[in-house]
Amino acid sequence: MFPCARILSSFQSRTILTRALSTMTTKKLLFVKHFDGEPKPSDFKVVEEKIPALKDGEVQFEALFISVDPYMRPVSVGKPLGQKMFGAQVARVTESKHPKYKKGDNVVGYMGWETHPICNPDTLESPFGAIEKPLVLPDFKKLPLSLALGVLGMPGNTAYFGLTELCQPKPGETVCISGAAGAVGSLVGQIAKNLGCKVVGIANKKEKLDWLQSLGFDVTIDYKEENVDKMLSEKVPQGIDCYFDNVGGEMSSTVLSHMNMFGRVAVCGAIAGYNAKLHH
Ligand SMILES: NC(=O)C1=CN([C@@H]2O[C@H](COP(=O)(O)OP(=O)(O)OC[C@H]3O[C@@H](n4cnc5c(N)ncnc54)[C@H](OP(=O)(O)O)[C@@H]3O)[C@@H](O)[C@H]2O)C=CC1
Ligand SMILES: CCCCCC(=O)/C=C/[C@@H]1[C@@H](C/C=C\CCCC(=O)O)[C@@H](O)C[C@H]1O
Repeated sequence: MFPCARILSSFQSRTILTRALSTMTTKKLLFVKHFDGEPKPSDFKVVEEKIPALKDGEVQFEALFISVDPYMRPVSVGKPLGQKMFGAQVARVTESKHPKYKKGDNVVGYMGWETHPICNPDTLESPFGAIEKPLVLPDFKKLPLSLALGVLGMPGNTAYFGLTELCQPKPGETVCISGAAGAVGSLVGQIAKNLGCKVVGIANKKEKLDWLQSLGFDVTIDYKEENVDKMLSEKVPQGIDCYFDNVGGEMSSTVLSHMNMFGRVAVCGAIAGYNAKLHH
């Protein structure tokens, strides 16, 4: 799909590691067809262009990690076709005519799916329409820079603040998480364990459930292989105090029927509905 990209297939990572073939050209992945159901390679087109000269105020980057996130699916509905696919990346500054960015800085920002993007940070728009300047990252020392798109970035902040501020879990309470093996859900579970909670994770496939257990999840449920309602009754008889909902739909109706009085729900996302087919 993106010849210079290597897709990291592990479910723990949703990043594409890009590698420059040439510093003279840049590769962009254009969004050319609105998704109908699951996104397909034919919804995108790769173009290679000569890198233009840098203007005053502009910065040139080399993409290191490009993020693929669930919000892209619903947000793409309103986007015009033929433009560069939007999204965040971790990138290194290769050239700069902007006083606040210097060669060698690492940043995280919404430069989209491109290997060598150029932008004016002061006018760079996020996919949601606001100006969001790329953030210069501190020295990560030996830690991987991809963490700026994970636990140290948007998914980590979502997990931490969604759980602690919206659910406000107390030690001993039971926290249930849907989409538990994803970037956000797996962090919510680990934070909840640190706060002294019992943690229930709902995900699909044994390898993911095993991984969640290795992270300390107390109960794991495979929603494709097991009856969630029955499993919650059997394995979580004390009921659920906090539900961190990443999935929505039928699964949420089931979990909600197991909530205790004065329970709290963080409606983080509704991924079960994102890949809906268009109504022709
Ligand atoms: N409110 C906010 O600010 C934010 C909200 N979000 C939302 O959080 C949710 C998770 O995001 P993130 O962790 O980054 O995503 P990931 O892509 O990392 O993980 C999503 C998980 O959802 C599960 N999933 C996918 N489709 C379905 C389905 N039809 N039914 C049930 N489970 C499904 C998959 O696991 P499995 O195969 O095991 O089912 C997958 O592990 C999304 O809904 C997203 O929109 C994310 C970031 C910020
Ligand atoms: C549109 C469905 C979003 C589902 C939840 C989600 O994944 C949120 C992610 C946010 C994202 C905001 C996403 C959409 C907002 C659209 C607003 C608009 O004006 O159209 C972004 O803020 C990063 C994630 O925290």
